[in-house]
Amino acid sequence: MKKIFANGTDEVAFLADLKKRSGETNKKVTEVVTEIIENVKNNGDKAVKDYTLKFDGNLPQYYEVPREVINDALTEADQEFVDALLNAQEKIADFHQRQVEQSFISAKDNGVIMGQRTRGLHRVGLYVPGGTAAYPSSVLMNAIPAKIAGVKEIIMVTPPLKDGTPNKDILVAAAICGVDRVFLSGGAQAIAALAYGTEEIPKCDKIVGPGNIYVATAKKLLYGVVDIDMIAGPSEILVIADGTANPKFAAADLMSQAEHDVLASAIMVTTSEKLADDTIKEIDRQKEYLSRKSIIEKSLDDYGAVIIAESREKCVELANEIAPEHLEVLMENPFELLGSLDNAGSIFLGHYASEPLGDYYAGPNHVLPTSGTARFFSPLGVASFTKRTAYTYYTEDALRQAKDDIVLIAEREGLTAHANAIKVRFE
Ligand SMILES: NC(=O)c1ccc[n+]([C@@H]2O[C@H](COP(=O)([O-])OP(=O)(O)OC[C@H]3O[C@@H](n4cnc5c(N)ncnc54)[C@H](O)[C@@H]3O)[C@@H](O)[C@H]2O)c1
Ligand SMILES: N[C@H](CO)Cc1c[nH]c[nH+]1
Ligand SMILES: [Zn+2]
Repeated sequence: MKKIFANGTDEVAFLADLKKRSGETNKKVTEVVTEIIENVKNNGDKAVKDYTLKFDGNLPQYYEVPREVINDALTEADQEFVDALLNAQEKIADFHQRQVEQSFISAKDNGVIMGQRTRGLHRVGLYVPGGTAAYPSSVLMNAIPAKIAGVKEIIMVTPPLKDGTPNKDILVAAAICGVDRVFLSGGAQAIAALAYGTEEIPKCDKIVGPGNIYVATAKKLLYGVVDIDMIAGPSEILVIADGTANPKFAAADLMSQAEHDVLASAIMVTTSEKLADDTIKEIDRQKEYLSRKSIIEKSLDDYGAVIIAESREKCVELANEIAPEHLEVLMENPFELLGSLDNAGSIFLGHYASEPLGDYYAGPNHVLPTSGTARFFSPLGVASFTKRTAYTYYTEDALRQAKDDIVLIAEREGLTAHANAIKVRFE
């Protein structure tokens, strides 16, 4: 973990390295994924199954997981885990319920009626990564807003485990959230199947969920055939802190995101050099008993830093420049700063809003923009699963009043057929 003083060459070099972290799409991967997409488009389920055998090393126990296997996973799961997920579901649903956008209708005295209708997408594909990154919490964070938005059907795809079986914890989360169908298929082939549809896997309107470089590249290449959520990169946390912060808390929170990935980034900007030194000591002490110590060490070495800043204003300036996925404010009177924090996926205020609270439980979504894209992207939410359609009704009298303006603008644009469509109604 580097210690850096703000406003010097070290700060500039560190921020430049951070910007390079997410990297560009790899050319070789693009070629491989393009071929997989073409093959799935032309050969459907056969191609998907062949790739599963090739890349996952086993034919899955089921292609589509039968409904009773999903239900059994829930009934056989230990009750404490199920209860914890149900408690989280309640809080996540309560928060997302507030995001529901109302349709509206506007009726004028002259008989004109206009409106905007908001509806859920018909069918959504949810990618759940395999391996150690198969998080039941991410199933909740994707499926709950989709359900609230009114999505009619959620199709989940996920790679089988090494022995060909489904991940039981993922099935438990799927059952709790009302996921409709689950297919044991991963990688670019699963994304292509959701985008184009096969005989067995239904074509979806949108694909959401994180994945490795093959999954992310397939989503990028298929955008347009299908809508996608975002390309969520490696996790990030920025802690801004003053002398009131507890170094034990700061160290623990930084490592909570560093453990996700060797490419994760964990940064603290603080007005207190003592806090900086104590936090570095705490990291060294606490990491010894954490299971993913080597991942934490690598990500902190490559993309971790403690930056000492001269003022709260400089902390805010750096936070807005970095635009992190997660921003913790471990400072006195954190609400005083909220208004000036423009760029962050999700903000955690005060000494007890630890980032993992948001990953699992508080209510806001944990699928968030990364790599500085919080400058213009928003968290996943109900709006990610809806579309809007406007409608218009005019009476003859109302159109007569509007006629001259419309005809004038249309003719100025040289579009006489447009003008004609209005004029013929009054000839
Ligand atoms: N940002 C987030 O919120 C978040 C959350 C969870 C996971 N993740 C990310 O998801 C990723 C999970 O990766 P994973 O690999 O464990 O699971 P994954 O499900 O994303 O990928 C596994 C699939 O990759 C395909 N694949 C593997 N090797 C291949 C090859 N040589 N050629 C073509 N296809 C190949 C296979 O089809 C396999 O099923 C990680 O990068 C992790 O950081 C991000
Ligand atoms: N922090 C991750 C997103 O950056 C989400 C997650 C899932 N489980 C634990 N954490
Ligand atoms: Zn996390």
